[in-house]
Amino acid sequence: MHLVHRLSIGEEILEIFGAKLGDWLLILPALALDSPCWVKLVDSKEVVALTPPPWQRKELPLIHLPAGLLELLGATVGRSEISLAWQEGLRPPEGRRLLLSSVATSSSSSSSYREAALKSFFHVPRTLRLGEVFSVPLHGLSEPLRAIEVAQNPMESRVFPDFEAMEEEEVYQIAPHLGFHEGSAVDPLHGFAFCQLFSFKVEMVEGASESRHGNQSFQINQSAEIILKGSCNARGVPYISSHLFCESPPPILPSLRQPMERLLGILAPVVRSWQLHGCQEAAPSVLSIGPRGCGKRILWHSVCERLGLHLLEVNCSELAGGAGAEARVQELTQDASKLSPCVLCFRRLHALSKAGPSTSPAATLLQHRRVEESLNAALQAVRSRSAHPLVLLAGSCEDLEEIGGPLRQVFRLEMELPRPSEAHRLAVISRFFSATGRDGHSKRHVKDVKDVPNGDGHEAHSLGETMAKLTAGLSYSDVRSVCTEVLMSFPSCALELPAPSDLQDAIEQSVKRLQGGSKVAVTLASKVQWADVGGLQDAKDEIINCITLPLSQGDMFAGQKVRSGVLLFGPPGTGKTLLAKAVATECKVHFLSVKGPELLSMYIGESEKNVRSLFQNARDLAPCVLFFDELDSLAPARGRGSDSGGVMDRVVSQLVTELDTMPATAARRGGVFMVGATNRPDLLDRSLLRPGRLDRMVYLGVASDKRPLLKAISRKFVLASEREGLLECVAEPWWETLSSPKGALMIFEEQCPTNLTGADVSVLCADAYAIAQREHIAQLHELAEGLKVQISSLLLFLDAWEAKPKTSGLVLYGSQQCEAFVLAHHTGTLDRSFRDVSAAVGLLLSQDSAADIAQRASFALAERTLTCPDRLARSCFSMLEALQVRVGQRHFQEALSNLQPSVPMEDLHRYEKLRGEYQNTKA
Ligand SMILES: Nc1ncnc2c1ncn2[C@@H]1O[C@H](COP(=O)(O)OP(=O)(O)OP(=O)(O)O)[C@@H](O)[C@H]1O
Repeated sequence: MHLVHRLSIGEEILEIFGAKLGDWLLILPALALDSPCWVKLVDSKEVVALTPPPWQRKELPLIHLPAGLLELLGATVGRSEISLAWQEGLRPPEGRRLLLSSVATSSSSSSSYREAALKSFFHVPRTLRLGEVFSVPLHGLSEPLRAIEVAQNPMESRVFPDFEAMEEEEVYQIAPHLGFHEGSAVDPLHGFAFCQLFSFKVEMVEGASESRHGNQSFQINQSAEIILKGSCNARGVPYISSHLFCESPPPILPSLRQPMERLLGILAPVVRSWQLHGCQEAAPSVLSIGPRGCGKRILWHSVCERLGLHLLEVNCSELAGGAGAEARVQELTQDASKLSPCVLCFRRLHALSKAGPSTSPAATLLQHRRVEESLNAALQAVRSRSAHPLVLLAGSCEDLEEIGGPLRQVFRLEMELPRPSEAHRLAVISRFFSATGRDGHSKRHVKDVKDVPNGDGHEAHSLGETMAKLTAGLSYSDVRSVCTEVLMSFPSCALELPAPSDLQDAIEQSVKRLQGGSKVAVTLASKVQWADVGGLQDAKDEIINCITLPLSQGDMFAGQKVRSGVLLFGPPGTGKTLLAKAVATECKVHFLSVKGPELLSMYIGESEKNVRSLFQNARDLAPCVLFFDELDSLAPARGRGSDSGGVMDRVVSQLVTELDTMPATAARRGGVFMVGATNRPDLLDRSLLRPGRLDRMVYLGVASDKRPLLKAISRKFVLASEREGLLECVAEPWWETLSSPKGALMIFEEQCPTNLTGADVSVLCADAYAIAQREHIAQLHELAEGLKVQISSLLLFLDAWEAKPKTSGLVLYGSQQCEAFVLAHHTGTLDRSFRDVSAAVGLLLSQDSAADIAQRASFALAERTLTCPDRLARSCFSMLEALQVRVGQRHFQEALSNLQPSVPMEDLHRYEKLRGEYQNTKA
């Protein structure tokens, strides 16, 4: 049975009464003996005990009352004491017709929503009293409850009226804890429900029969006729989310624990002193600052629930731009005082600064000042009232810089909320999975997910851990989006997890999409390895000394001042970006990359803000490498006055300030290392290169020995030597095997211009590959023609083979292609020569039906797999390798003949001069 008022009551209270299911309780305010209320206990097992306020831990048991009931009792949260008594056999009469009026709310919502909420509310029997105001959330469960204290031993301390004499009393029923209905608005990540609340007033009830206890309270069943007519001016029931669902407050989000405890520590004494003495002296107003979705709103909800305060929220986007903002502020303050004790929370304060594109800074400032004045005046007026209502002011914004000085002054305390750390994200991801009924999911193992950076050098083991790592730098709301998207992408993952690489792709895609608006490209896991960087050994050593060692051997560097920055300089295309990415991979840390000009903005103050938020991101992602490409465009020498407003000078100053805060941060949070790259160190502001900032200057130049470059860039090619016009696979690249004084390499090197940079060599290799590929395609056409099959079928076959895992013979046996090969082998058609491979492919492609092949292959397999599966599989692999693109010396030679070095010799000399001037590391 579900009834309108649900009551959450501590077990110790039940023990006092010895109450059992079906019993009725009498609630009696200590100071108003004339208006007691009846409540019925439905299921004591479902009862949730709430955490008492900090000052009364272990003192008084708590009872949660419906707000409507509280109103009827004339009790106040935290101030009133009530008594309880019980007796069996009482029951409210049944109401046949109900006339309701809707309570006017500030939000304009469609009447169809209102009716929908009402309908779902009366889906189950409810008990209502004439004149009562009750509230229904849009997702329709019950109305808010509030916490009030109960005397420790109510039976002893109070005198109860005679039950039989109480004919006129209101009857309330305690319904069980309903749990979350389908359609419940409770967020699986943080456990809060932010939904719209509609209030109604009971204007008239017509009963089926006259009540033994008077005719004021009725049970309304589904069969009752409910009429909603007009609106009234009654006060709505305040909204407190967990009360709404008769829950104990959800566990606080992990990164909010500290801020919440701090807030409780500050506010609890104020509330307590107001309760004891009825006045508030220095009620602190608190501004919480943090990125979108980091839990600012939840923080205030949690604090209010724990202190038993109402929360009146105002979204400043609704105030912004309107002419009547000041009047609205006063109105809201009045409303808050009626809800006393109440927190009046102005959310998204920064919206007040964005009143409109045409608003000048002066006009915005003026508006801020007016809002500040009216807010202060309204609060003052409330506090000086004789009733001494308690109204605490709160605010939240994303960036302090965005709210003007006057508004900032309204708040006495500023509290920054951090982004969730990896451990925090893991905790909420696990909670999300269990709240969405996929308990085991976050713990499922995803062993093969690679390249997930991790400061401690270990790899992620479970889906939850993998997600926590890949969502680095995201706020809670973004983490929830990623979780939801992952679940939606793999609806079947309740049964089995998708392939690790698919999963990683899905997570990365989702993260990228969320970061779409950000100026900073966060490469969460850089894939470039040391092996991809050819040569540059000195630069690598230097970076290992400066960055890699302190990061990987953090303990040994504890307490020491570590270098925070390295500047890489040199001609374009010499591998500066590549090297920075390799550092991130090798250290298994995050990699934030930004090109200087991306941070610049035409709007005043925006560029400096971008720099600040970039460093904030870096600190949140620590340990990480923060890479500035084209640093000269972001930090040119100051004082040149090249831009009208001196924007660049301010950006440089901001950059210097942030750099100065880095060593301390590095020591505390595990390291943010800055790597800058520029072609023109001479254009940079000298202050950046001062000791303690980007003080290691590493020159990346053009090496005369191109072999390491060739080796690194063509690492993934199938290199071949040429014999009798045919390309043969070789274990070593051709330039290694033929490096005798008069060998091919010498000739090749002689032909290579000395000023080829890494990027040029990369183009050379790509061209050589393209030439080899053209040849290869011509060969395939020839092959297809000989086999009398479509080239598209042949390419499809090769693609399918490429896509199969090549490591396990057994896995390959499962694929149709392999079966066909086994069949070919079995029938003696498969051999090591290219011609026989053609025959095998021909055999496969000329078959009429794949099913036929599979069937015949399975017979073959039945005989063969038992004897030598691996050898057989290996022979299939080597045959197919003959159909890969092979790159030989002549391809390189042809590519070289068409190549123009990107850096002319004279420029190179200029760079060499700069090197002499700036490099402060060994040559
Ligand atoms: N030492 C190297 N080893 C391997 N590849 C290299 C090397 N140097 C450059 N390359 C190739 O050249 C490309 C461009 O290099 P990169 O972007 O790192 O140069 P850069 O010095 O940052 O250039 P810019 O100054 O123009 O930004 C790389 O993607 C890589 O393919």
